[in-house]
Amino acid sequence: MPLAPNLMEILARARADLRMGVPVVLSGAGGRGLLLLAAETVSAERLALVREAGGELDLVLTARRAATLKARVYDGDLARVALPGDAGLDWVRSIADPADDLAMPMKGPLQERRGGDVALHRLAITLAKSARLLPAALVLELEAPQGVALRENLTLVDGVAAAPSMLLLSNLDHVVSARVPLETAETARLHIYRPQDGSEEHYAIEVGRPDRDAPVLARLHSACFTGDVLGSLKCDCGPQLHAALSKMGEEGHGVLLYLNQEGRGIGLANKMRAYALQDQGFDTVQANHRLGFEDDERDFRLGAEILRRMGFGSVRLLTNNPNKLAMMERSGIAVAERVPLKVGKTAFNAHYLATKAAKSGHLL
Ligand SMILES: Nc1nc2c(ncn2[C@@H]2O[C@H](COP(=O)(O)OP(=O)(O)OP(=O)(O)O)[C@@H](O)[C@H]2O)c(=O)[nH]1
Ligand SMILES: [Zn+2]
Repeated sequence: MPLAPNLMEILARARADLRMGVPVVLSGAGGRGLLLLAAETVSAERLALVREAGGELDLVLTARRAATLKARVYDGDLARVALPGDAGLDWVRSIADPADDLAMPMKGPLQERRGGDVALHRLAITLAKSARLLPAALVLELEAPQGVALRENLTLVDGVAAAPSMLLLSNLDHVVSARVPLETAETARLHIYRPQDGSEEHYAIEVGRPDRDAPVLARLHSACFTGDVLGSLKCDCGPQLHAALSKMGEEGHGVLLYLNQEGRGIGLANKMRAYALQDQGFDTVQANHRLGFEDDERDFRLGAEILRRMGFGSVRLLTNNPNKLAMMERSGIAVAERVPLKVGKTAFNAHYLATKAAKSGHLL
């Protein structure tokens, strides 16, 4: 019986290691590899140890972050910057994290690396993003990755096999369901879905017992701790959540998916970094880019998959976001109707909503 972890489980370990600041080894084509550390969590001690090992030590950034730093991009969506000989943790953090960009506008000169195969570098960034860390990775070229992983007891990822598997949606297990009568919908039941890749669980709130053969009133709601729980006025999430449940309560049927994709998929810590940048005058899209992220890092296939698992094939989707409609259709869930959800506009979020309309195509 094969008890050893499979590739997906090794990737989950790698994400946990990166979050703790533990290095991970990626093996690549031709027997070469990379030692990988997340720029956000690496400690001064580990950075010093990696330096002592000698060899080419680079900081891998996304092209988005490179644009702000005015670093040259030779690898499409990635840039590689060589660590200067005297660079310590402060240098790494200030290149990776835009918090002090305005106070320190000239972070250079940067020496960009070019040439060679960057498949493992790309995997490094994907791993940092999926660990909900800043998308910046410290990498050291290794000639014998297997040996290093064994000697140092580090997680070894087969980078060649892992890269395509990172594009797949993890299988979901249905864990449990129970009745949770809500103020707005007394017949609600909560279903828990757990991805097999060790990432966060997602929830489905089913109101009534919707007909599986008719389009269901549905909402794909991405988690917003600040809006949903704290009642933040910076966005419209809390009022949208409650309005959607109310409408389902009134109609007697519906399904709300509560997807743990906080901050449009960048995680709460990065969302708060984006908020700090918004306090410096950047809008919601610019803030994501300065951090090195795309405007929206969510995987909406997840919502379609949960709906399918619940037996639904078509929806009346409560949303103002045309990307959600397109993604539902692409993932095989028919959108019979878009039901607008315009609630919760405040003096604090008017600019945010206007930016989403102007830059992300949201329907006003
Ligand atoms: N990165 C980032 N995320 C934000 C910001 N403000 C809100 N969010 C997140 O944006 C997401 C909003 O989710 P939704 O309301 O489901 O989606 P939407 O794209 O606005 O579309 P609809 O509400 O369906 O029209 C949540 O995950 C919030 O945490 C921000 O300034 N930056
Ligand atoms: Zn919100």
